[in-house]
Amino acid sequence: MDKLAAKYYASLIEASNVHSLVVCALSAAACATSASLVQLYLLDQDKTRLNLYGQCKDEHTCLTQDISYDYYHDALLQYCLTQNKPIITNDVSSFSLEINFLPQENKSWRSLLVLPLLNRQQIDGLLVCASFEAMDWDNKTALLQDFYRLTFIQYTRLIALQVKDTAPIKRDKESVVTKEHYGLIGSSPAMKSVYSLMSKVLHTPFTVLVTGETGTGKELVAKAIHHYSIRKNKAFVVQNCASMPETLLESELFGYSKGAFTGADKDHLGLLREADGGTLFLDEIGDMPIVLQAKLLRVLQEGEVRPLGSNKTFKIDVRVIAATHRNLLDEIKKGNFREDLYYRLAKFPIELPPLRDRGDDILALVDFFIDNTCQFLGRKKSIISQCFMDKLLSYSFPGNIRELKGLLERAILLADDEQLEAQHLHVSPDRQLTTKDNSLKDSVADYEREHLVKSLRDHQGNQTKTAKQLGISRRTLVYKIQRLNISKEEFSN
Ligand SMILES: Nc1ncnc2c1ncn2[C@@H]1O[C@H](COP(=O)(O)OP(=O)(O)OP(=O)(O)O)[C@@H](O)[C@H]1O
Repeated sequence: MDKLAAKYYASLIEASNVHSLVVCALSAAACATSASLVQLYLLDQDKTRLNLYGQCKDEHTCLTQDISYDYYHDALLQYCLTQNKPIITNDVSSFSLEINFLPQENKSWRSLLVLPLLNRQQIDGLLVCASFEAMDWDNKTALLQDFYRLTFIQYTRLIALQVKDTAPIKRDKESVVTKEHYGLIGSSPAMKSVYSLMSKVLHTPFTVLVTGETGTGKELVAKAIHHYSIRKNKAFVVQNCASMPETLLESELFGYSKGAFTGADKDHLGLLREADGGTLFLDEIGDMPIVLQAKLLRVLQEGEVRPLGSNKTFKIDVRVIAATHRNLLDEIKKGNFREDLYYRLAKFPIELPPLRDRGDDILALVDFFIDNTCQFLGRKKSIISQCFMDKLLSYSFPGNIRELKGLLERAILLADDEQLEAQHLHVSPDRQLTTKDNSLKDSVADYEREHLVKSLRDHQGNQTKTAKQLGISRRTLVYKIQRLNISKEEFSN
C-alpha cells in the first residue's frame, strides 16, 4: 500500500459521493493485498444487519445488488464482529464452519482475511479478502485498518453533505419517524395495535415475546422497546439462538471461568451479564437447544447466573426480549420447546402483522427505503412508475419488509436513471397474487374508490382536507386517485 498510498488517499479525499468512495476503498484494499476477491461489509445504523456494499473481484470493482447480507448464519463473520479480532488463514479448507460469504468458484479459496473495521472505537464493518494462493497478510492489517478509518471519516462527511444538499426534504407525515411509532414506519391499524402494546410494556421489567413471520421487524421492535425504556443508556445485546452450536451458545450466554474447558484461558462474562441493567434480545428462541432452555428458565426465575466452571453466582437485572417466527405452541407439542419457558417468556406477547396485512404502510415503507437508498448512493430520489407500483402491490412478499427493502435497493441499482420501471422489480411470478386474490383485490379497490370519491366530494375536492380526514398523506391520496383512475368530474359538484 505504501507506494499506492498517495494515489488512494488522494482518491479518498476527492470522492464526491459514497459510490466513488466505496469503489476507491475496495480498489485500495485489492491493490494492497493482491487478493482475487475483496468484499466490504458495513453494519447498518442499528448495528444489527451487515450489508455487502461492494466487491472487487479480479480487479473488477462493482457495487453489489444483493445489499443485505444475513450474517447470522456465518459464525465466522459474527466472531470477528463480536470479538473484534481479525481472522487470517492460508488454509480456508481447514475451517469446519460453512463459509457462505465467499462466492463458489472452480478453484478452492486458500487464503482468507476477515478484518473488523473500526470507526471511532466502534466496529462498523468488515473487510474480507480472499485468494486462491497462499498470502502473507499479517503485516497488512494495520495499514488497511488505518485506511478504512479515514474512509469512515470521509463517509460520514459525504452523508452529512448529502443531507444538507437535499434539505429541506419535506417528508410525508407517515414516513416521519414519530415518537408514538417508536421509530418504526407504518400507521396501519395493525401497526397501531403493536405501538399500543409497546407503550404498555415499555416501562415494566416484563419479558416480551415478539412473534411474526420472517422480516416483519421483530428485532426492530425489540430495539425500540429498549431505546424508549429507562434502560436505554445500558446495553442492548443481541444473540441469535439458531446460529451457534449448543456448547458455544451456552458459553456465550452464561459465560465461563478460566479453565472451565480446554481453551478457556480467561474468564468470559457472557451475554447475560454483559446486558446487566439493559436488554438481552434472544432472536430465534424457538431454535434454542432444549438443554439451554432449562438453564435460561432458571436464570429468568432466579435473576442470577452461574458461569460454566464457576461455583459463584452473579445477580443480574436483565430484561429479556425473545423473538421467533415459529409457532411455539406447535413446538411444545412436538417436544422441541419447554412449556414452562414458553409461559415465562410469553408473559407479554406482541405479534407483528405480515406486510400484506398492513394496508397503506407499504407506500410509506417504499418512500422511506427509496429515500434512504438514494441518499446513500448519492443519487437523485427515484421516481416510481405506475407499472412498477402495480407490480409491487400485486406481490405477496413472503419475506415481508426485509424483502421489500431488498427489492427496492436492487431496483434502484438496476435502473439507469431515477425512473423505476416494472422490469427493475425482480419478483418471483409464482408469488404474484392469484386470480382469486385479484377478485378480492378488485372488491377492495371498488370499496376504496367509492370511499375516496365520497370523501373528496365532502371536501369539495380539497386534497389536503380529504387526506387529513382519511388519515393518510396528501401524496398517498394523489397516488390513490391516479391508481384508481378517479377523474375530477366524479367529485366536483
Ligand atoms: N416498521 C418498519 N419500519 C422500517 N423498517 C422496518 C420496519 N420493519 C422492519 N424494517 C426493516 O426490515 C428489515 C427486517 O427487520 P427485522 O430484522 O427486525 O425483522 P425480523 O422479523 O427480526 O426478521 P427475522 O425473522 O428474519 O429475524 C430490517 O432492515 C428492518 O430495519
